[in-house]
Amino acid sequence: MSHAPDPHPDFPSGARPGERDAAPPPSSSAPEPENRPRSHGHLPVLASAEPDPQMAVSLRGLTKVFGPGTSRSKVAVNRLSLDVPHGAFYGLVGRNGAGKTTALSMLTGLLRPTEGRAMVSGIDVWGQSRQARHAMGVLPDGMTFFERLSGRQLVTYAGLLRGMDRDTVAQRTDDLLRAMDLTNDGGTAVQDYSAGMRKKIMLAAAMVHAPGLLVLDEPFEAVDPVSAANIRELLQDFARAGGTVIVSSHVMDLVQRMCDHVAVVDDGRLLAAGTVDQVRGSQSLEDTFVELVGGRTQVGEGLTWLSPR
Ligand SMILES: Nc1ncnc2c1ncn2[C@@H]1O[C@H](COP(=O)(O)OP(=O)(O)OP(=O)(O)O)[C@@H](O)[C@H]1O
Repeated sequence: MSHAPDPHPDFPSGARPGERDAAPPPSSSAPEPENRPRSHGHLPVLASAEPDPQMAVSLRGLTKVFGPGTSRSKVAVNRLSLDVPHGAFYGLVGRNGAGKTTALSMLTGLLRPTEGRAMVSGIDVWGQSRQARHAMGVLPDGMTFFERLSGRQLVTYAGLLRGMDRDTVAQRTDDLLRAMDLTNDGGTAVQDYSAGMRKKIMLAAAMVHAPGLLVLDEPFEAVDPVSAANIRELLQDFARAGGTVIVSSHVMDLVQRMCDHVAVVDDGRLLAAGTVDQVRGSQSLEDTFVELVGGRTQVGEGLTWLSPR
């Protein structure tokens, strides 16, 4: 077992005033809840305290405090440091509220970190945000934009906004609609799409400019099994061709089968990271996950009133 060194305490340039003044997140010596082991999972040793420009993604000390200085202050992500190599298919797993969406939002430039740095292929996400945005395709959690556009228009505009020429955009839009099984719904307004269809059209919009990095928050949520298998294959081909994929998911079995790397977060902290085999050892990823995060409750004993009489 190895542990990550202390992350670099840098602030990103231009951090919001007030956030700098926030009470620091609990130190690693703060007491942990009893049922949670202090990260005994596999943690890689990071080569440097600074983000590594050779990596597809390099995070150092990424931290988000919501409501700093208030009684409702919440450390959603706590000094997260992680390297994602080029060509990796990286799963990010954690319980509800573990900090996955917050971490991915900081990595993709949607949410400004309180502390820490994020780099994508050597580009500082917060220092060079325009270049960083161009380098990645992002599927944010639960967000849809431009709902009045049809699915085809949404993907087309996503391509045109990235500066692509019309013919290439038209060809790729056709290909993506087919891959997502949305060809027949291409003319329907996104506001009339089901949850799974929205997810797929947003995924298509994230991929149309063929970025080197895809950051996908819960890409399979509400997606039917046939479409999920198609998307999985498409993402695996993308990673095999040298692209990098980061997906968050709650489905351990899927992550174990689909991803080659995995990071486990809980309460904003990184508990384990590495190849799926390193992290899970000789047991399933699901068993490893439950062991790492703890917290199983005796539901039956707590809800005796639920028993049918
Ligand atoms: N805008 C916000 N203001 C205050 N607290 C927030 C905000 N967004 C998230 N949080 C809190 O930060 C923590 C992490 O939330 P986050 O959405 O990142 O978790 P998650 O791992 O993505 O969860 P899930 O799997 O349920 O989607 C949670 O405790 C959440 O309540």
